[in-house]
Amino acid sequence: MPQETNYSNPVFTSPCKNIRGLKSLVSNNEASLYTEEIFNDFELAHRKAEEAAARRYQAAEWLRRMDYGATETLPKEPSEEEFRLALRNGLILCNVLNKVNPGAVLKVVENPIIAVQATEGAAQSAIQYFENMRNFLVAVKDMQLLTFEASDMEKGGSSNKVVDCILCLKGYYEWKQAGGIGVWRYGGTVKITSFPTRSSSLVGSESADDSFDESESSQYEQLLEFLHLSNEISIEESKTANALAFLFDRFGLRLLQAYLRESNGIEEFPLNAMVIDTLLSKVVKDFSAMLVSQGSQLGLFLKKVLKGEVGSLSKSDFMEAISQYLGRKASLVPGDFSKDCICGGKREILQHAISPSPDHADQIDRLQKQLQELKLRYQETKGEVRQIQLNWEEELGRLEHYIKNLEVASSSYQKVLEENRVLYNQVQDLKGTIRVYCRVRPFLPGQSNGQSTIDYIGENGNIMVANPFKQGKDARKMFLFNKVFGPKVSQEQIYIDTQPLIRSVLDGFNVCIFAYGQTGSGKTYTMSGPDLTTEETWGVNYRALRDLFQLSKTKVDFIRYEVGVQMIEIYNEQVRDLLVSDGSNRRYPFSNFTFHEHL
Ligand SMILES: Nc1ncnc2c1ncn2[C@@H]1O[C@H](COP(=O)(O)OP(=O)(O)OP(=O)(O)O)[C@@H](O)[C@H]1O
Repeated sequence: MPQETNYSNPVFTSPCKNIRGLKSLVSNNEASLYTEEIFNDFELAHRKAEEAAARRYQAAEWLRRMDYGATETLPKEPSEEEFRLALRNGLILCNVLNKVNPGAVLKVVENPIIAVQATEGAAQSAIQYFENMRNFLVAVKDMQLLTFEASDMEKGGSSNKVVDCILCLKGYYEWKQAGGIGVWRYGGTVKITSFPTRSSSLVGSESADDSFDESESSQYEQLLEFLHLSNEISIEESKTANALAFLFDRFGLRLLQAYLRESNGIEEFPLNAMVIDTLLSKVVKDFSAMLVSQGSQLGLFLKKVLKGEVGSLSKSDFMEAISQYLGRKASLVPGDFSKDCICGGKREILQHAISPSPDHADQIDRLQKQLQELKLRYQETKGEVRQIQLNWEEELGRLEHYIKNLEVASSSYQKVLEENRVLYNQVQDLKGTIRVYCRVRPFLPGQSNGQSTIDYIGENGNIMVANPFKQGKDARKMFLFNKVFGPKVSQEQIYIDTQPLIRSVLDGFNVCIFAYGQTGSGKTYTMSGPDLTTEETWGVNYRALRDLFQLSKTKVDFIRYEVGVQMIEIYNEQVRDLLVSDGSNRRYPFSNFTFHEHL
């Protein structure tokens, strides 16, 4: 290549196909960074073009296989233009689509005349052209596959989109052929079938490329080889994942089928979410166990191979052994397993004709054993499911019975509660609507030497008071109360007689408790108590309020109580509000202090 070539825009001025030539040219000429960048872009564009061509060939090959008519109009390795021209009348696409999905395009125009350059009769041919193409695109869209625009078929349109659509259709078709089980997907690794290895064009230029660096070349080739290999591995991985998914689905569904078939005879045997969940979790467990056992078998096999019968093996021997093993395995796998869907990928069905060997027989034995184990596990699973079912039914029966009892109990409970309430208030009424109690205050500290005038306190409310200043029958007087409390009676004992009235308050009865007596006789002590910080010494007021709130809390679900409190003093026939805080002791209206549940 001449030194004075203008490199300002080598990509556009010379669409060179020879990468090495261009690379060498650039390096010989002390290329600037800019030139290097252009080179990289060119290389990328070249790679992409090759990939696109490979995919196009793949699409064309499939169309030719699917539609006999396509072999005449569509070349095996078409250029972009040839590809577009062959497909633009939509006939091949419609025919293929109808094979993939019968009846997808109801009306196919058989002889559409596409006037590529013509102007005459253009209207008629345009209608036919649009009819096939439109029908195809609508049907593909309905199937929710990748699609393209009609304009992509025109010059300047994106044939990549058309290729994508065809490969997607191919993937869908292969998936369908494989039984339509498992997840179908488009977009798996696309294999680059034609890779820039030592092609004839490259070889041809080598002689002219004297300055080409051999080590760089081998690195470059190694890189390509590596990419090629990684691509192969991706495809294998994708295939394996699909095969595994397919195997799992098949395993699970077969088990389910068998289960349903077996349970056909049993009357009212339910098919519900629980049964499916239980069965699937069992399938997952069994499948995992199978994989683990398969893994350990493979591990044993590889270790055995590695040791070898005659000492250690070389790497290549080891690889050879792996290939042989895979070949044997592939022959054991049923045909439809290898039909896993990798849309756009290359399907390689390994079909080595292998004569039966002892290893073969071992494999078959092992598979049969696994089959037996599976059958056994299936029976176990079936039994477990049935048992769970019975347990549940029993549990449900018990629950139903329990709920019915509860219903009955709750309806009679309300009735009893109401009766109880009425009776309770009747008892309170019978005890007397006005009850008078007498409490005898003990001597205060310092009064201990004093002589008590209380002579006798009876059980039934009698109290005898002695008057030392009088003689005869006037010396003693007997008084009768509902009850008399002696000087040693505690605050709690005093309250016990008052407590039932609090419940009546909550049932809507009016209750009034008040203390009466001369100064220092113990009214405040009885009603409030001497020390508010100790519950034990609380008087009637505090105890009554505590009970009021506790009782109202127990009924909070159906009644909401609001409690109001007033504190008044009647002294010298004057009524004073004790809750006013400004010290005015105003008479009316009184402050009404409302307590809420936080009290
Ligand atoms: N049951 C009792 N046990 C021990 N001490 C009591 C008892 N009753 C009253 N006291 C004491 O007697 C004194 C006077 O009682 P309290 O203040 O309750 O009388 P009061 O009737 O409220 O008087 P006033 O009418 O002047 O307010 C207080 O020191 C009180 O602690």
